[in-house]
Amino acid sequence: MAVNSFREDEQSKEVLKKVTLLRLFAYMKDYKKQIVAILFIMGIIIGVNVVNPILMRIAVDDYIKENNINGLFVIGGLAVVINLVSRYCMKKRIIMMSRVSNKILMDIRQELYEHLQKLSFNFFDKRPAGKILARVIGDVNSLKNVLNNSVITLIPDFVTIIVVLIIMFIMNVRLALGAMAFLPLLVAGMYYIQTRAHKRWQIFRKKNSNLNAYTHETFSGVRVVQSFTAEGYTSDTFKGLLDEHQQSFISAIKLNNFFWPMVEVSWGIGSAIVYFIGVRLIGSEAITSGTLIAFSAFIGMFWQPIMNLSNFYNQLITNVAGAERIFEILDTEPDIKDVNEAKIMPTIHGQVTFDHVTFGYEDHIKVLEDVSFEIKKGETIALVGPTGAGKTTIVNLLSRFYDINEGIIKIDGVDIKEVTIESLRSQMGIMTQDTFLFTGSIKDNIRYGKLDATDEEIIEAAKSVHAHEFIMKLDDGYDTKVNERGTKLSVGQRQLIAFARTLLSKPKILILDEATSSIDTHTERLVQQGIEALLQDRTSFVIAHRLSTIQKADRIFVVDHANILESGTHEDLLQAQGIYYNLYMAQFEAIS
Ligand SMILES: Nc1ncnc2c1ncn2[C@@H]1O[C@H](COP(=O)(O)OP(=O)(O)OP(=O)(O)O)[C@@H](O)[C@H]1O
Repeated sequence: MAVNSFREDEQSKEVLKKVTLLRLFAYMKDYKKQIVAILFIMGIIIGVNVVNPILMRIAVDDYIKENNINGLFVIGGLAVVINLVSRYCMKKRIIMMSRVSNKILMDIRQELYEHLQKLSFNFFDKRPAGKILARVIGDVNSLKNVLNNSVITLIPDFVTIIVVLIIMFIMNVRLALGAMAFLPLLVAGMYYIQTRAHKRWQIFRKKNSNLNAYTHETFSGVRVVQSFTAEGYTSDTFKGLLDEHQQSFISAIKLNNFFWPMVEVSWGIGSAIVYFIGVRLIGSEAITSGTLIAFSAFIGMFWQPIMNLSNFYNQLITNVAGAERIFEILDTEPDIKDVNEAKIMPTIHGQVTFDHVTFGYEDHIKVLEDVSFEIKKGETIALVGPTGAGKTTIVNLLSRFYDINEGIIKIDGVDIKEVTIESLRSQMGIMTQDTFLFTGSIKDNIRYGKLDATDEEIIEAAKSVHAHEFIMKLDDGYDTKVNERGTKLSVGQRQLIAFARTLLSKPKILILDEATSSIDTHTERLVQQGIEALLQDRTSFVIAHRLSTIQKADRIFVVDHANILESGTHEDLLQAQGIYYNLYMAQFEAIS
């Protein structure tokens, strides 16, 4: 599968909306108590709403007619008290529900984050980080209103409609039927709109994702953008994506705008019918003016929840696409996962075997083909070869970041597929060219190698790789704050910190992928001593283009044409006068 860039919309699977919504609402199960409390409060609010028109009818028919001022005061006082209670409940309800829905969003976001962390490189290779960010942040946020209103609107409004309907039918059947005459038409209209609106909101979320991906990409690479003065180009691309985003929004919102008029028209016609019939009935049948006044209040109480429900339905349609995108990720199984009954990898000694290994990132392109080698415990192996030959791939396979297509990889005679990924990777130390530092202090960054390391252990590790000296020269020493990716430090300094981090993790197998490429010759000499200490007593793979750095390796593998074409010590390979010899001579000549 090709990489899904900011230019392409993501593919989405068709899932039944009902299934998505049930799955979303299932998150409420953990908050049953709070939801019952909210529903209880809602019950009080509904009760007060229903009692209000009845009090009004009593006031009109019994007290105003009879000129009973005392009675009027009592009923007025009662109305004030219950309405104050209702107001208080409304406030409480909003706070309680916001708390619940925020907690649910946190649960979903946490689950999504943890799941994403388990997904394999393969998943991330095919998606820009910005699109993942869009799901974890934007799509989860889009569920806030749906969750909030599900409890506040869905159940209470349904209850209100039923209670009001019963009261209306008890009061007068004909008036009740008149009030709801247009309801079936409204339901049909909404169903028609939602089928179209859902598609459009799906497109909107994808466009939103593209915009996120591009923003993230260009700001991650802002140095490149500015050094090539490509700001105009990126702004134009951004504008293009923004236009698509906006158009998709307008196209979707247009349909939403049909909802309100439809409800309002039905409400209006329903009320007109009630007044039309009601006024006639006052003359011919025994309908009191109090009943008609109460009825007109009940019409409002009948249509308001319908309005709320339509609004909620509208929100569902608008945001269900967000939920679909979240569940799609949660349903993505990691390509690389533990087999059933995977064992814990015993403490690694360091013997590594590649036995007829074949692998390709894409099915049709083999990056390694039938590769076999055996490495003894404690050996240092250097991998050299042209760019794109497959050196990094070999070490990626050893850490099981990808699964091989054919063959078997063993460590100490154990097939790495048979052991848990955690127990395997926790014993490997991987240092790449792209040293990633996190926002925080230098100390925090080194501690990443061993989360419970003491300050002394951190300093010791830094000293071993000769990072201590430069760290102490910084204003705050080990507490110096580095920003994202460590941009406040030089590339070489970042690498020294990463060395300390790796050393602290005491890996059983060490992988240095072009790790010394950015260190100047002076620092390299210092680091070389640190590395030698690091390499001692552990099997190590060193990938380096600078051949001067790997001459001391126990064996050098020359990787090219999907296989290992030469292997031996530096001296052996020079004597053989093959590929390595040519590579070495070319570099040697270039230097001299
Ligand atoms: N994630 C990936 N998805 C698809 N193809 C990939 C991926 N990573 C690497 N490749 C391809 O696999 C081949 C081997 O890549 P690899 O990174 O192992 O080479 P390398 O020898 O380490 O190169 P370099 O010296 O430039 O780091 C290359 O052709 C590369 O384009």
